[in-house]
Amino acid sequence: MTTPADRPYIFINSAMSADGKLSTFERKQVKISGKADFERVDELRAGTDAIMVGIGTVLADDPSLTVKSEQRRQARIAAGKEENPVRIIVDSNARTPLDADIFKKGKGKKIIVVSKSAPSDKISALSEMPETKIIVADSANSGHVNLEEMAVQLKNEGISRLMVEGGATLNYGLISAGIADEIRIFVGNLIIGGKTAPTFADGDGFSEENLKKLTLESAEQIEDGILLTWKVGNE
Ligand SMILES: NC(=O)C1=CN([C@@H]2O[C@H](COP(=O)(O)OP(=O)(O)OC[C@H]3O[C@@H](n4cnc5c(N)ncnc54)[C@H](O)[C@@H]3O)[C@@H](O)[C@H]2O)C=CC1
Ligand SMILES: Nc1nc(O)c(N)c(N[C@@H]2O[C@H](COP(=O)(O)O)[C@@H](O)[C@H]2O)n1
Repeated sequence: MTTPADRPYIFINSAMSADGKLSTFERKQVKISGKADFERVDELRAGTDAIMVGIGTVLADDPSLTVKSEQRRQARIAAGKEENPVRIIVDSNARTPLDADIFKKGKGKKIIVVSKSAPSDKISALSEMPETKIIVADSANSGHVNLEEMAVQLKNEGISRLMVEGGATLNYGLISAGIADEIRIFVGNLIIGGKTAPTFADGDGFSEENLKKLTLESAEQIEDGILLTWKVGNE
């Protein structure tokens, strides 16, 4: 297993409903956070080297993943950094649309992480997008990105602190690979419901003997929700 010395420190930040859902059964983006929580997220983004999402989130939400506050962008520039952290998509089959907002909004480097099975025409089109690098992380030729291999390669790209903003499948993948160090969940004051709606961690799920244990670091009320910060036990 890798340690934070071989890979970036990885923390997941998500917003979920009181019943644990990230969005609706239609997989449409829901505003769970209020103004104060979105400010907190922007501050977190500004303080990281990179922000990552899965391709499911790109196809559902088309996020830009930029730092929204001009003041925070200027502070990054003053510190000798790009105005936005590196924006990363985990995209085994190179399905990222060429007109995605990540390419249209905000300056800075983008990384698309693909598997060896990704179609070469899609890879070459993506690699021609401005400030965009393709990383292949699939030495076993499994057809899926190997998240541990990816993390080591990202460290070699100079990324030491990585913020993950979902979605449900990627969250589970990182936790089950033992490479999520910290989880921050804003629990908002709404119920979404729906047995097919994405939850904080989907994937295959853990069996009872393999349940992932967390250590609570803090619980803080923000407006009508609560922010829970947990360390993940990866031993
Ligand atoms: N409320 C919140 O904070 C957030 C909500 N969302 C919601 O979550 C939903 C999207 O979640 P998902 O569909 O689960 O997509 P996802 O964003 O988790 O992406 C899943 C994809 O990641 C790729 N991937 C490649 N290798 C992987 C690996 N080894 N392990 C895991 N994933 C790997 C696969 O192509 C997989 O299909 C949307 O409805 C979106 O609105 C997304 C982000 C944050
Ligand atoms: N923190 C948080 N609260 C919510 O209520 C949300 N719906 C999300 N979603 C995440 O934010 C991304 C959008 O980013 P941009 O505004 O386009 O920069 C979205 O894709 C989710 O990852 N997050």
